[in-house]
Amino acid sequence: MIRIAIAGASGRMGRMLIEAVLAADDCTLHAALDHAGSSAIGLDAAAFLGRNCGIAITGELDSLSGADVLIDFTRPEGTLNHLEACRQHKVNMIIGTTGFDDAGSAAIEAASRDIAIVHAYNMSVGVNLLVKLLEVAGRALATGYDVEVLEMHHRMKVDAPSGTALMLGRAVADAQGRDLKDCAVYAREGITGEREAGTIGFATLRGGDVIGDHTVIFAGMGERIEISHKASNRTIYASGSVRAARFLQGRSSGFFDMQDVLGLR
Ligand SMILES: NC(=O)C1=CN([C@@H]2O[C@H](COP(=O)(O)OP(=O)(O)OC[C@H]3O[C@@H](n4cnc5c(N)ncnc54)[C@H](OP(=O)(O)O)[C@@H]3O)[C@@H](O)[C@H]2O)C=CC1
Ligand SMILES: O=C(O)C1=N[C@H](C(=O)O)C[C@H](O)C1
Repeated sequence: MIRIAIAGASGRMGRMLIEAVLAADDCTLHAALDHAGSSAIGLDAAAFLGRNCGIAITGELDSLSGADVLIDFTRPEGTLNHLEACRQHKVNMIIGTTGFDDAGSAAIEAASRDIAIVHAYNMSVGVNLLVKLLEVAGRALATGYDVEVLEMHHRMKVDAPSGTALMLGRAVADAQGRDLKDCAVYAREGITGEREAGTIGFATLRGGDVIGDHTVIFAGMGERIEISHKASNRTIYASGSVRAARFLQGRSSGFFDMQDVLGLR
């Protein structure tokens, strides 16, 4: 049995993860965490499903003790707190949280010397397949095609562009031997001048309950290629995370992403 702890237990993803872990024959819910000020503290972790599982949501990081892995979909500051606790308790981590700055990303990579970590901005099979397709498209369309990454998410999302949009943009940049930091354009307004060749543009839409739409456009003279993924249910992220938990079993250190978990590398 894989003993799984879940952070952000009362969040949109936290709930999906609790449901997925409770439904998996080879997993057991070891702990359900939320921040100490959360109104969910003390509630049974499965109460939202109309039943009890016997694990109460807690703000105590010591509840990680004895877990095999923590699945964390929270906020960067929460994840970085949990990272330290996981290091102390020798608990592996699956990190789905987005919006890290460079220092946060570096801290996660550094911690993977002491515990095994899967860090992925999108846990779905479909988006990770898109990354592979973009490696091919990015190479084939390296000259004469303008690259734009378009994403739309629900009105509650707090970071932009999405982690997935950045990952897709990076996949194209890498395939073309460029650094995304040098070629990304995140906003356009006013008299911008003509589009600079070789840049990768990002456009962010927010509204309603959209779970996650991403399109990478290669716009040439006379044709346009669009590669899209549209999520219609968050279960794709939860089942990918459970798959990642299975992948980490028996590993004690190392830094991985979903390409590793899905055997796409
Ligand atoms: N990698 C992937 O496949 C996916 C990644 N995500 C990412 O996962 C993250 C969470 O998304 P979502 O579930 O929609 O967000 P929610 O806001 O619904 O859930 C976040 C949870 O984390 C809690 N939280 C907030 N701040 C902290 C903190 N400092 N410490 C501990 N817990 C905290 C929230 O509590 P409270 O509500 O009280 O603030 C809530 O329970 C986002 O970064 C999102 O982009 C989402 C889907 C897929
Ligand atoms: O906040 C979300 O909802 C999502 N966040 C992730 C991201 O930023 O890419 C993954 C998915 O698109 C849903």
